[in-house]
Amino acid sequence: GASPVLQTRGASALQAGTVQYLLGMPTADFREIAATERDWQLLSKPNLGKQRDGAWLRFTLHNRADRAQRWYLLLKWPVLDRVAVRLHYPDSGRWGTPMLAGDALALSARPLADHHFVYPLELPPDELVVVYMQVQARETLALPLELIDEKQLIEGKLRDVTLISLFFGGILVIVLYNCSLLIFTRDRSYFLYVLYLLSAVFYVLTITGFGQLYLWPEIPALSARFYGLSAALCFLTPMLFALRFLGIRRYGGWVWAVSITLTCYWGLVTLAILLAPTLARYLFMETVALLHCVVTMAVTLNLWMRGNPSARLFSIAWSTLLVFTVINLLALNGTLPLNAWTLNGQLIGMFTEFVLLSMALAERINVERNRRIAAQQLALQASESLAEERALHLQAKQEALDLQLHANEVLEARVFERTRALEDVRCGLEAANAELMRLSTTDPLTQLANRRRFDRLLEEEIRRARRNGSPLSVLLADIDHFKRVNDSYGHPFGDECLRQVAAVLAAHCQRAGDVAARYGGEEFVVLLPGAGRQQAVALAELIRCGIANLQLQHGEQPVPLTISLGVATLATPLESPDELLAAADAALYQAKHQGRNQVVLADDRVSDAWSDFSSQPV
Ligand SMILES: Nc1nc2c(ncn2[C@@H]2O[C@H](COP(=O)(O)OP(=O)(O)OP(=O)(O)O)[C@@H](O)[C@H]2O)c(=O)[nH]1
Repeated sequence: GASPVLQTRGASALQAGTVQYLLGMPTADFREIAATERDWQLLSKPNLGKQRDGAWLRFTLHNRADRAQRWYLLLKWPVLDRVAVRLHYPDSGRWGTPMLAGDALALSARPLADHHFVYPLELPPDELVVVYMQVQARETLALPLELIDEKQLIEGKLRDVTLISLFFGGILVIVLYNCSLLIFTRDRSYFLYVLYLLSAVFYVLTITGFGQLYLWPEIPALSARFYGLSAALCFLTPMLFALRFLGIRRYGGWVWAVSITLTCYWGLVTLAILLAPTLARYLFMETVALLHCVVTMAVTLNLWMRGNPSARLFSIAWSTLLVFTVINLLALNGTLPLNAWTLNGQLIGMFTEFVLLSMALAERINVERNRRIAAQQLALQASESLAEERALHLQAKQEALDLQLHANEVLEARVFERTRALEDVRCGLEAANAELMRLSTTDPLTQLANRRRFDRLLEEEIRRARRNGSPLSVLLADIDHFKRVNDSYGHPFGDECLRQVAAVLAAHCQRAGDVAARYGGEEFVVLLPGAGRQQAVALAELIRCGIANLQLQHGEQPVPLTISLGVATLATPLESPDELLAAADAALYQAKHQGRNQVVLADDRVSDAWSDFSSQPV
């Protein structure tokens, strides 16, 4: 019956037995294996897990056709290190030539140059053939086996090439697109994304076998590590991309811790595979890979829930790949059957993911553009309001300046006004003062100096006379019988008489310093600086005559008026004003006593030094 692990498509004339296996015995040769006593186990699933020493497989084929047939044994997991196949014809005891294929071997060592491991099987008519295989690999012994004829081989290859071309064509478009975005935006996210895409391309080239077929056919020492390397890179680069693209660092907490731990782990694995491949065996890559899928899904979902704008599409994209990766991993460890879907489904998942991630990146451009536009608008508004504020500020400044100018003008005008007013007031005051002074020193009736002024002037002139040794005389005049005038003609007429007498006195005070004053009532006094007794007496006589000659009239009636005069000349330099006036008064008294209307010179009080001034008696 057909083994569950050996696909025979359209093999009408071919009967295949079940596949059996033996573990270990890495150094044995085919003949020893054929002769071994050990029990062969039935291979129930196309995966033996990790076997350090590899494994042996065998199955029988029976060509029931009446002619020889050539079939092909196809191993569709071309990342095994070394797979040797040899046919045994038990009926004749013959052995076929050993055939070798593996990624640890050069392509030229293979019986057929194909992306899968392909072994041509020469099957004679109606003869049993036992196929022995030795499988060795550092990684999981995944064994998706198929028996096909030549037509199917060619068809399969065409199909695979078409599929892979479509895949790479699509990826190429995405790579170029993201490279151009990288160039235009200088955003490191695109670089990391392109790295991820290239890692995926590398991985797909490795697991499909096209890498070894077309790109690295003759470097088996390196190509044996490419499966592990590309797988590790396919975990590392999307992690780097996600850290950058989703800004995971910002979130901190377990999200950040898990992400950075996984990134470091895959970085370490990458280095280990390149530098210490034996060490890589102890890094539990498959387990961590499964864990990685679950944990990163949790991280992106968490970020989505926390409102990360890019996390939604990223989660969806990531999940499409994860589903197929988990399926692939489960198929490789034997939980799921190994078939075209479980083996190549990853390509679909990957492609879908890349398209979705490109959309996420494009969406981000949109988001960022919107954000930039918003920021620009904000900046514009800010600068506008700033300009407005500046204009307002300037206006306020100008207004303040104008106000200040105006205030200055007003102030100046006011100060000017005040100054003028003050000046006016000062002038008024001065005038008033002068008037006051005049009033306070002038007799209002006669407009002669009053007694106060006279006393002051007399004192000054006496002092001057003493200094200069010059003579000084005073005349004291009193209207005769004035009471009678008043009584007869009335007081107003008396006043008029007083004014007339005053006018005569003033008329006779011609020399500088001469002063006529009203001494009180009807009494007048004349100060004559520089005048000796003779001059004084002469002047007194002139005045007396002047008064006597006044022809006063009250109505039709003539009113005769006379005055008496006492003359006193400064007798000694030490004589006081009072003494001088007393002397003049005494002389006046004498004049009254002697009959009035006359001039009397004061008693001879003259000292020797002053005698010459008063030599002439009247
Ligand atoms: N009209 C007028 N009369 C005055 C003024 N001052 C004084 N008299 C008067 O002058 C008179 C002075 O008189 P007496 O001093 O008594 O003497 P008399 O009549 O002048 O006589 P003798 O001086 O002795 O010649 C008084 O009747 C006063 O009222 C004045 O300002 N106006």
